[in-house]
Amino acid sequence: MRRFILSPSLLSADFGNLRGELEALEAAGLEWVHWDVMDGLFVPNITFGPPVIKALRASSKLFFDVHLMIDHPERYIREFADAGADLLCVHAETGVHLERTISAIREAGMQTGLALNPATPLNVAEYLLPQLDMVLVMSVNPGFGGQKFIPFCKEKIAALSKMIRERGLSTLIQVDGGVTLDNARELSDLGADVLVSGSAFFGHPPYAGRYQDFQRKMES
Ligand SMILES: O=C(CO)[C@@H](O)[C@H](O)COP(=O)(O)O
Ligand SMILES: [Fe+2]
Repeated sequence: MRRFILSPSLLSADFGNLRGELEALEAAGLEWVHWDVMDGLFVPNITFGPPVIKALRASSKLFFDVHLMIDHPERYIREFADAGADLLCVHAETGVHLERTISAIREAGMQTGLALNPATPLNVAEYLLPQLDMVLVMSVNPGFGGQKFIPFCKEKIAALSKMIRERGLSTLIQVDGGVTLDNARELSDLGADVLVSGSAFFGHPPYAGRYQDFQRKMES
């Protein structure tokens, strides 16, 4: 079985009970949780920011996988580090000085991630790969949960996997958007290490059972 991490996206969780949701994920055996931070500019939606993450950090041992969908993310690196983010992922489309931003994330003590919109070519990530712990391949246009997986992203995952292997790197590939029980195994076989799931996870309690459903798909 390939290495497989499931990172449930809180975008589909109960915002009125985030502490309870985090506790339930931990009790169900999950190790990661995916925070979708949206600013109403880079994407049309608005969610939460560093104060909310900070307020919940002390009560959770989960790995906080933070997906920033905000313009000029370099302005907030220190705030997210102080809030307790473990990995900070910025969008390639939000910055012209990406190397500086990625270096600043590392210097702030967090793991580094670079997210690519579906139409953004992989070569944007090429020279940064040695500095990246993770590349996030968006498989829907960011902003909302519950959208359909864009089929050409499969080719992109496979190409990225090849690029990482050829360079002898261990950069993780995360796939985010439209991940379901039906495509999880195929995405893993193509090279995905971390699958984000929002609507296909939170819509189907209990969480331990849903997590096992995903794990069984990987074993079959
Ligand atoms: O970053 C995003 C959306 O912009 C995602 O993390 C979604 O929250 C995934 O939701 P589903 O497609 O799994 O419902
Ligand atoms: Fe996300």
